[in-house]
Amino acid sequence: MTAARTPLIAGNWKMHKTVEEAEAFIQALLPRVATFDSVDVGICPPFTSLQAMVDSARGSIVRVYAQNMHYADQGAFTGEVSAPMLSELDVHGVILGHSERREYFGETDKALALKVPKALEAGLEPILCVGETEEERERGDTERKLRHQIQEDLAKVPEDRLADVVIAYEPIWAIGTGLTATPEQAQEACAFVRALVGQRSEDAAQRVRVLYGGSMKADNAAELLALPDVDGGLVGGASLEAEPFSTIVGAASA
Ligand SMILES: O=C(CO)COP(=O)(O)O
Repeated sequence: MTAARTPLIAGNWKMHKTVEEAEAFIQALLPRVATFDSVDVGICPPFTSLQAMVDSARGSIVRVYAQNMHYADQGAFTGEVSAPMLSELDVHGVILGHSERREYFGETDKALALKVPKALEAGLEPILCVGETEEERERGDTERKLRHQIQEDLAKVPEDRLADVVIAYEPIWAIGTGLTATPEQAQEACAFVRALVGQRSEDAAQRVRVLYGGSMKADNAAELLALPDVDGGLVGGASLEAEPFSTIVGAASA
């Protein structure tokens, strides 16, 4: 990893933790990560715990991200939350296009093309998720899928903002399965994602952070985080407990 890119370890809690459980987690996490340097730490709680986590993390290195948002500022969209609503809470960023949202909630590339620039405009750091299914990998379609998602989802992001997007490469077959991409697979895909950004802007390609996600754990993180084109991790299961999560943060720290 190039020194210019600060690694980011973000924990995607998905639909886990009540406010009380979230509080217990952050109180356990803060002392464990207080001494780490040169690493950005993110937690991505459900909407209900965002405010509490922003308040508890204030003044620490931990930043709070939402897991989704709508592309409109307001409107008749029952059940949705907008970018200005998240910024108002002092949320740092938002995960967009997670494969679970694409698969179970009909999240489309068309919607993401609106969401990513909207997040940036609202001062939020988007973590855009991309990745192939097992079937697509077996068919040799990994690069085609990544190209399609990156081109579509970032289409409306101006060149000078591209590097402000974090891109998480999450092979769907590795999410929650205990199957981790090999270092070669992770490096190859993350380098390819960076090269795709480079087709728009070489400068942005050098600066954009590309994360790996998919069964990243305390015992495999160091190897993945040492890869030249992997600038951090988007961690699911292993982010639900302070101990393994802080070990992963430590592996990314200088
Ligand atoms: O989906 C993920 C993070 O967004 C990865 O989840 P797991 O780490 O549980 O495989």
